[in-house]
Amino acid sequence: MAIIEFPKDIRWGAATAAYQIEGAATKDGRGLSIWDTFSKTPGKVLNGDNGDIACDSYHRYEEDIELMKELGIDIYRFSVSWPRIFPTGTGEVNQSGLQYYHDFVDALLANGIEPMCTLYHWDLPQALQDKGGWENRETVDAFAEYSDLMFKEFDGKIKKWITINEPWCVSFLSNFIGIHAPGYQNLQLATTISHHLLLAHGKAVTKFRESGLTGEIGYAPNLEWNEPYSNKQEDIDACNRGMGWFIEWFFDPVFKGSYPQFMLDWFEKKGVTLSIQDGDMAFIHQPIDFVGINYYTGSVVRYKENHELFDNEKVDIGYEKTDFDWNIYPEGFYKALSKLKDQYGQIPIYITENGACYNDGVENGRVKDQRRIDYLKQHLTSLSRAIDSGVNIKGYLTWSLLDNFEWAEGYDKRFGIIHVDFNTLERTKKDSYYWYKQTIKNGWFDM
Ligand SMILES: OC[C@@H]1[C@@H](O)[C@H](O)[C@@H](O)c2[nH]c(CCc3ccccc3)c[n+]21
Repeated sequence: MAIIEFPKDIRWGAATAAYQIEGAATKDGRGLSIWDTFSKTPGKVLNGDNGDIACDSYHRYEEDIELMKELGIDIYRFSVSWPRIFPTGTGEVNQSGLQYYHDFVDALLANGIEPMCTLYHWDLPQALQDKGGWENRETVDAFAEYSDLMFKEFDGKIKKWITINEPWCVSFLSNFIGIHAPGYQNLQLATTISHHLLLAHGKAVTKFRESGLTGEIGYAPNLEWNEPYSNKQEDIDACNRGMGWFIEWFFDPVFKGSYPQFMLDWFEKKGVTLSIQDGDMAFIHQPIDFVGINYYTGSVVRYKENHELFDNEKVDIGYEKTDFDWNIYPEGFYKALSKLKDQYGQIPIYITENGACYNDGVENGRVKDQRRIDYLKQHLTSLSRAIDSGVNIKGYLTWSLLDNFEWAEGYDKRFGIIHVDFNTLERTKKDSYYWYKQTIKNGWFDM
């Protein structure tokens, strides 16, 4: 097979998120989040799982950092639990929460691992949800206040900030499709929220710039690649609407200063309007230092009249699938990254999430997750192709370091390169951990 090689200066990392790994849900003054509420609402999460304990990383982060150090990563993406800092979302600060993240970040730095901090990875303080959540513009200002405090508190320690993880998930998956917290199914609500999330991102960037602190700031949208089933214009248009929901809707406002007209027109046909206040787009459109890209899968899409939101349907043409039933579509990774370069120029890109769900268990102290190794090889090959094509890739962070709480799927779906036994909390390095370790050490792998 072929040797796939990477630039010597590429950053190699791994990613997690607070609610998915920390546990200690009521420890040291943490307030409730919408995921505490949602996961305890019967029927919302598979097997009634919740994040009360998760990987217990709140207490076990030194062990996790040892595993990161042995892995050889030089950057680690984690998220801060907003309700650990502001138990009611605003107002009084929980000093124990701040101290926890100081201890954690200090331990990362002491081990030569750079912290990349996501400020919002879905765990909105329940107290803010009780006042309308992201539909309420006051939540935007609360996020700016929370972000500003974090920037100043961690000045000199954290130099890579991500404002919002996956605004598409926070808005549409959670308020239109409805499978994530808070679980509404209202297109107008979801679209309004998508604007407030981008505004929250923009206001946090403004706070960061005004603070004069050193560091870089960006956001982390998720995208999937849609390929038209045929070259019929109706299939191409249907495909572009589907992808426009992930790409143009969340990239154009930030990089071009306006929402894509073809999407605005489509939403208007659906009776959805966007109320943009004076000054909103100026906040959203201001320059950022990088964009985090979360890529997992893609689909073949064709036109289907009056079907779902975009008059389109995914066509299963037999792609291999992960244990989450997601298509394995590495070419889509290359095509999506190329599209971003063509449409938005040379913005520095960190792959802030890429990985696969495979539920292989521990047998005699070993986890033989060859399918995850194959997935990573295929997608890193696509990444190498994008780099060779001039896409400005700065780093790759695999999702995830640990098996963890996979939202509506609970602990049933495993994305980690480290296995976690959720009864004993024992960590076991999977075969993919050793493969990734060797790839990081070499800077290349043999396809
Ligand atoms: O599902 C795997 C990971 C989650 O564990 C991360 O928290 C989240 O950032 C993330 N985003 C995506 C792609 C969007 C998506 C998430 C969940 C369900 C369907 C699509 C996959 N993942």
